[in-house]
Amino acid sequence: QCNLEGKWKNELGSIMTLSPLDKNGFFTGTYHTTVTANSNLVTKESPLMGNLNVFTADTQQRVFGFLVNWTFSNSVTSFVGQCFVQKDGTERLQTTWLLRGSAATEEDNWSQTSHRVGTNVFTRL
Ligand SMILES: CN1C(=O)N(C)[C@H]2CS[C@@H](CCCCC(=O)O)[C@H]21
Repeated sequence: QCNLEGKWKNELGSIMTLSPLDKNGFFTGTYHTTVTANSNLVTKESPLMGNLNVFTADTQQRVFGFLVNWTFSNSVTSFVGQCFVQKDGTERLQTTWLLRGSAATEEDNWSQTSHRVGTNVFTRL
């Protein structure tokens, strides 16, 4: 259980498709969203790459991280999280994310208003 490979959805309607993981826990994938912080037309999928920490043999105690490189805006979002198996066998990815937009100048960097942070749960599609 909690093999990350496959299709996941979140409450915002985003669809995430993750590749098989290699022996080091590396994976790639795509992220499709209909929700965006800017008005750009959102029709393309965005690539992601990430790692599952394989330190522990207990697959339900493993943590992961991945980065989505948005194809329709000048921004990236990093996610960190852990997979949990419910009593009924369904899996949930509890994540925290950080969205980074671009600052015009270094002076603006500290005030970059499009830093957004949040939490988000994914379930299998
Ligand atoms: C759709 N989303 C989603 O499924 N989230 C968990 C949050 C964190 S990434 C953000 C979308 C950012 C799109 C790129 C941009 O607006 O700059 C939002």
